[in-house]
Amino acid sequence: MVEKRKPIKVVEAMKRIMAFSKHGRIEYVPLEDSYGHFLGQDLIADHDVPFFDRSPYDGFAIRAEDTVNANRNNPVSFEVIGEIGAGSVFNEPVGKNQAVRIMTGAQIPESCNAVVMLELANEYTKDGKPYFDLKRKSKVGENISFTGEDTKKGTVLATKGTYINPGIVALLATFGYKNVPVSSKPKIGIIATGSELLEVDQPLEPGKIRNSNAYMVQAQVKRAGGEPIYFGQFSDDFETCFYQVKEALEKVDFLITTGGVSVGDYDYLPDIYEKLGANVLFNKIAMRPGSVTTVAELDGKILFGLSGNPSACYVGFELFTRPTIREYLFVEKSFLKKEIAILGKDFTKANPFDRFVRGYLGYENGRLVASPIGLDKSNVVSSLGHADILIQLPGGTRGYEKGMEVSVILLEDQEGTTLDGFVESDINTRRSMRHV
Ligand SMILES: Nc1nc2c(c(=O)[nH]1)N[C@H]1C(S)=C(S)[C@@H](COP(=O)(O)OP(=O)(O)OC[C@H]3O[C@@H](n4cnc5c(N)ncnc54)[C@H](O)[C@@H]3O)O[C@H]1N2
Ligand code: MOO
Repeated sequence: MVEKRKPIKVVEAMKRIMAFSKHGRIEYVPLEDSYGHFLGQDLIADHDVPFFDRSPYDGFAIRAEDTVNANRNNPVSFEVIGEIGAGSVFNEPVGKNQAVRIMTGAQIPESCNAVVMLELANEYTKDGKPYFDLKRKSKVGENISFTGEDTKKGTVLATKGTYINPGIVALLATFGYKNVPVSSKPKIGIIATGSELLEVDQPLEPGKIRNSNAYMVQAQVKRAGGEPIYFGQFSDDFETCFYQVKEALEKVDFLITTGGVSVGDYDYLPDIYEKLGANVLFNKIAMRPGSVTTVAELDGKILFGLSGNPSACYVGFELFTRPTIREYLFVEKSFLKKEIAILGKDFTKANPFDRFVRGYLGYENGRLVASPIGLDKSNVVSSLGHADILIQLPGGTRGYEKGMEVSVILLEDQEGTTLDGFVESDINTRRSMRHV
């Protein structure tokens, strides 16, 4: 008789895993390789940006007080006594009714306090010298980007654990990080089990399938920020799987296995955990897909026994393994982001357990709409490629109707739009602004 497993709530499963989470070390990577890593320490501004008062326009640096009487009928004239390109400085004094030609990004001369845009200056030459007329007043500070207006020295620009996106790369470059402190990536071992598995380049034969989980999970590990180490696929043989798991554990921070966690005659993972002396945190979760997800811990290493069914494996990873990886990388918000949306289609299956339905997110009449994709079975692969959300449907219902509010979990690869779609959303913004 198979012992009946007792399902626990999804959140309880998350808590039990998080109790064994751990953090990485700090290591340094060259700035150009830092994209996609996570900051290993806070990024604090060690100088003001801009570092000097500078001009945001091409024009003329002047003293605003020389323009107090200027107007359309009474232009004030300036003598141009020099020129400053970006990267240069002008150290000479600038006197009454004198100006310096200045380029965008160049430092404002000491004695000037405003910049006149080139388009407003009527330039001319008198006695071989350059001059311009100005028909309006300038205010003190006009057209100047002041020291520290972008960032004040001492500002925390990004905290440890921040994902390094291209914008963070720009900040790192601005503050002189030739090498960037990042968190070391966790090494995630992956083992696929199942005697039915073929390598991806093997021809199909009756009873066999190609091993898609191993490759899907490697990609999920990379997307989450970990380093996958694939140990291969092994047939359902207790001794082989036991030694593979034991050996792999010595080389990794966390281990993922796929398949072999249910109650079939060849589902050996539970026996392997027992022989290893691992502490099984749970072996059944009140969710679909992925109810068989089994997680154990051995010497501080978490062993994720994900289902063999592709969709169950996928969901189990995103809900349980991903946050563990993010936690290791010091990410403060280690769980996937959630939104509220409107269900786009009826979902008529009864829900004894919480359900995580693969879906895609759209926008209709000012609301986010979440639509389930394809066949919602845990053994399907087809719905995975286009899923950008998991629609979370709490258990204990007979199904859900179109139009109901639902929680959606945002996966990371969001679909873009066409040029027409891009223009369209722009028009909508303007339309809604007219209502304000
Ligand atoms: N009597 C019961 N049978 C099953 C139960 C149950 O509670 N009682 N649970 C079902 C549920 S729910 C799931 S999910 C599966 C989970 O089974 P396992 O995680 O043990 O996985 P396997 O049996 O090894 O494989 C399941 C399925 O997935 C295919 N598979 C396996 N590995 C891969 C791979 N690497 N790539 C692609 N596909 C893979 C495999 O061929 C099977 O079709 O158990 C139910 N049964
Ligand atoms: O673990 Mo199974 O995916 O719940 O169908």
